[in-house]
Order: sequence, then structure tokens, then C-alpha cells
Amino acid sequence: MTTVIDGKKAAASVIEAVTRAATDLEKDTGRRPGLAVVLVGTDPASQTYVASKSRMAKECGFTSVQHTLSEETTQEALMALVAELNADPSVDGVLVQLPLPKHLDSEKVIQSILPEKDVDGLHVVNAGKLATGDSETGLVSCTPAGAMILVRSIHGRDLSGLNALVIGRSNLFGKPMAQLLLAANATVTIGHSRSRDLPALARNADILVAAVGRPEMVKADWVKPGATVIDVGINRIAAPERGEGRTRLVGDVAFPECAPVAGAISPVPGGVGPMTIAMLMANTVIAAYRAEGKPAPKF
Ligand SMILES: Nc1nc2c(c(=O)[nH]1)N[C@@H](CN(C=O)c1ccc(C(=O)N[C@@H](CCC(=O)O)C(=O)O)cc1)CN2
Repeated sequence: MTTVIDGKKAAASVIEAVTRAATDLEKDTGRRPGLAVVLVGTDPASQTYVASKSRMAKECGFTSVQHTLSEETTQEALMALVAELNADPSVDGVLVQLPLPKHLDSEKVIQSILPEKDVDGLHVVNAGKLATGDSETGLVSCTPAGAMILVRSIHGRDLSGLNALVIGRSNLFGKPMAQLLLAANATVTIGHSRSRDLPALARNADILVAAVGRPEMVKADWVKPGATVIDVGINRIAAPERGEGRTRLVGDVAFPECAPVAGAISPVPGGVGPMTIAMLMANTVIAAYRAEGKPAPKF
């Protein structure tokens, strides 16, 4: 029997723990964790994600501020806002929603966030801490941290002897995911568009993680029987069967075909996606504890 991994349930349990931690911090210090979310432009998907983040922050008992800047915002204006948030002691976490409009340099913006407030875990200091195994002072990128909780729900914390393949090498997901799997003792391969034979690499993987942004790329004959498959793709494709102009959401994995082969599989929607926002809340409460000089909770 294949286990369909329930990301909504896993995310709800992280949110419950975050809310408890936020309540304890407020009782102890009189201060709530604070999250600032910055949105530039009017991309509808980004608007939805940012609204969910702000709503979830409030539900967790945080103070939450959303800054919405126009599509024409300059690099200087955006970086001035980040500098203001860096200096604000009531703000523990600063998140700039991605992607930014093309005229803006995302990397410069991300690197201008103070590492201790970088709740997206994308600053080079946090990427470096992850790479060198410093889990005590760094912040880990939200989607890989959430995907790792799903992997742990199947295999536990020690992945010794297991082969893992991460397809995708982005800074936001592929690279940190590979680091997390490695830190848990898996034997890790990163596959990408220039890899010679992705299906063969995939068939060798006990843990197969797909994050390429190509709808249903991973087919059933790529999956090692019994493997754990984690789908990070979020692709909206045409669904004429639902009516003209309608769409549906699919992952990078052909779900119905792959599910019977896999031992466990995360669906899209309802898999890794909900964990992204839950782990953002976890990183914010961790940043708030550290700002107060208190040992941070672990998730
Ligand atoms: N600064 C950041 N920007 C972006 C990130 C990020 O982690 N930090 N990740 C993505 C978007 N994202 C959060 O920002 C995100 C994507 C998907 C989901 C989610 O819950 N998806 C649902 C389906 C939602 C739908 O119906 O459209 C699911 O998979 O079940 C949450 C957050 C890019 N930008």
C-alpha cells in the first residue's frame, strides 16, 4: 500500500507547535514574534501566497505587517524598506516575496536582509551555515525544511544507507534540500537539465525529490518500487475537461501513474506546498526566540 503523505496535516501540527511557542514567548518577554512580508507588484499567485503568509502569522499570534510596493518600485526604494525593517526591533523576520519584477536584482535584495531576520533562509550566511552543519544559529529555507519533515515522517531522522536524488539545483530549493538530506546521512545526487540520464538516476533513488517546474515530468518507470517521492512542483496547466479556459494544479510528478509504484508520495496540491508557509512561521518564531537571547524551539 502506498502512503499518500498529508502535507496539510503535517503543516497543521507545525503551526500548533509554533503557536504554543509564540504564546510562551509573549508570556515570558511580553513581546510577540513579528513578521514583515514585502510584495512588489501585482502577480496574482504572489498576492495569494503573501495574503496566506500574513493571515497565518496572525493566526500564530505574531504581529504581522505587509508592505505592498508598486511594480515600478526601484531597487533603491526596495532596499531602503529592507533596511528600515532590519533596524526595527519589533520585526524578527523579513520576507521578500519572489519572483520580483525583472528590473529588480533579487539577489542584491536578499543579501541585504540581516541574516538573523532572513526567515526565507536564502542569505549566503544561512546557506553557508546549512552547508557547514550549523543548525543552532542558521535559518533553513522554508520549502526544503518542510519537505524534510515529510521525508522524516516516513524514514525517521537517520537516512543512512538510502540513496536520494534531488532533481533541480535552485538556491531556493534544490541546493538546500540536498544539504538537508546529506546532513541526515543520505547518499545524495543532484540531477538537473544537463544530467545525462535522469530516469536512470531516479530509478536508483530510495528518496526522489522533484523540483524542476516541469509538469508531470517524472513518470512511473522513473520510480524505484517502494521509493519515497516528494513532489515540489507547482504547475498550473490547461484542463479543458473542466470547461473552457479552466486550469488545474499538477506537480513535477505524474501522480496517479507513480503512486502505485512508490512506497510513499506527496501529492500536489496538499503535499509540500502547505509546509512552506508553516516553516516560514517556524523560522519567524525561532528568530524571535534568538532575538530575546532564549533557546529556540526545534521543529
Ligand atoms: N520569498 C519566497 N518566495 C517564494 C517562495 C518562498 O518560499 N519564499 N516559494 C514559492 C511560493 N510559495 C511561497 O511563497 C508557496 C507556494 C505554494 C504554496 C502552497 O501551499 N501550495 C498549495 C496549492 C496552492 C494553490 O492552489 O495554488 C499546495 O501545494 O497544496 C505555498 C507557498 C515561490 N515564491
